[in-house]
Amino acid sequence: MQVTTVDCRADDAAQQFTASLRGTGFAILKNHPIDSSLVEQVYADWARFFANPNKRDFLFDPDDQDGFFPYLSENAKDHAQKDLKEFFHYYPWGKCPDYLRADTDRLYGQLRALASILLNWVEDNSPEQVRNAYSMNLSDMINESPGTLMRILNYPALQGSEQPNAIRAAAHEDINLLTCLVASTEPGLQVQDVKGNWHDVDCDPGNIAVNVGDMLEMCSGNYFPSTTHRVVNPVGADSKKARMSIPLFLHPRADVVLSEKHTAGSYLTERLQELGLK
Ligand SMILES: O=C(O)CCC(=O)C(=O)O
Ligand SMILES: [Fe+2]
Repeated sequence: MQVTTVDCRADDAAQQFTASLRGTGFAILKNHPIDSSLVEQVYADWARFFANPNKRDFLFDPDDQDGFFPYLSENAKDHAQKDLKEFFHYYPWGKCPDYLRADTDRLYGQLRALASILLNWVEDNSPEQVRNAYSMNLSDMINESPGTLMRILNYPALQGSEQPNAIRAAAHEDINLLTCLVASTEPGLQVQDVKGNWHDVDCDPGNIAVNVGDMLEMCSGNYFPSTTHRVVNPVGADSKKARMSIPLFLHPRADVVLSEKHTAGSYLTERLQELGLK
């Protein structure tokens, strides 16, 4: 299973990108417009946040879902063990420590702008029948959507006392339309193929991994697969290293129709209940 690395400056970047999503649910972007020094700054800023016990002052709001989710608070659907991670959900309208807001918001803005371009690429390269079934332009689905969130993830160094079978992020699919994931500081991300085999997603520092979520799978009538992925635990000397990553989850407005059965709002509520987050 080959996830394509797409050069955003290539003439056929949109076609290559969409073909990789269709084939694997993933694509990697290089030469993208996200400012790499800003990414480094945001990682450094948030490493300070996670190292500070005051992080608990920003505990997440169960209704609005903004804020800090402590270590061992989320389990993947049908997985008993909690993931070995802590994270912060940043929404422009939500809570955020003052000293982090400016840089975090800039990165959110850059990823959000890239996301619109990518959704247009997907739209333009969807077969006519698939495109006609979208209830509106894909990039319009997320316009002024309060639900699009940036998750700053920290997977602490392993202590050796973790529960057996507990992993950094158990196998799951993303709920949203598309995810733009700023390359992690460490390896570990894997994607599953249709035969059940796992493959490393090689995303060099500085690149952006993009993956299809369940909402795009649903509104494309399964044309784009929302592939199962996970983050495995490091071994040997690497187990002493923490790992950070920053996905932007693109969520349509709640009233956007995804299928005959679901709007984005009704689907999200169902999924958050399964995750134990609501
Ligand atoms: O940390 C990563 O590389 C992936 C995280 C992820 O899949 C998620 O938070 O949904
Ligand atoms: Fe994910």
